[in-house]
Amino acid sequence: MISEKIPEWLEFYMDKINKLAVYNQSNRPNHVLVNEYLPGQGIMPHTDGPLFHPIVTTITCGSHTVLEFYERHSTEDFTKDQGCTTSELGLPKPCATLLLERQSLLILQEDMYHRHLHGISEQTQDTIDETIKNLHLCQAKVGDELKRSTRISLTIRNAPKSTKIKLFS
Ligand SMILES: O=C(O)CCC(=O)C(=O)O
Ligand SMILES: [Fe+2]
Repeated sequence: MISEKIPEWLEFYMDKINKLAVYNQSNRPNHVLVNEYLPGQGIMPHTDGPLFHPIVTTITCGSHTVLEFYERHSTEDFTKDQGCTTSELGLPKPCATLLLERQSLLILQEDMYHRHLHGISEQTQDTIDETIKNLHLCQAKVGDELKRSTRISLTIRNAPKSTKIKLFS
């Protein structure tokens, strides 16, 4: 991984996250991934893997989304199927969901990083029900139908191995 200077506007948010003291001095965030999702777009169940320090902080901008978690199988099973618990039809079956409201910060670590996959299903709206684990922290209520609009996520974390080579001068 080759490092580039983080733009000032992003440093502002990284500093804010640093003040929460979720990271140690040795693994302070040095990496930001910006993803854009149009309504109906998502991301397949996956783990973020060993390339990163296993604490992920994600700021949600624009639209809400629903982040789904799946129990991760052993490495052996991983080669046979999707690497997570599936329904009878072979579709990934979430064991937990979180509503990520706009302007929220998600901190993902420990078992949720190592022992679960995460993904976002390809939907244009979400029906809010009591299975959403963080509903008590949200403004949305059971029964709400939330239409997705464009969501930008800022995934801020530490990549222990990065090379300081200037790509552009
Ligand atoms: O957009 C998000 O909140 C999740 C993104 C993600 O999981 C990833 O890029 O690895
Ligand atoms: Fe991810």
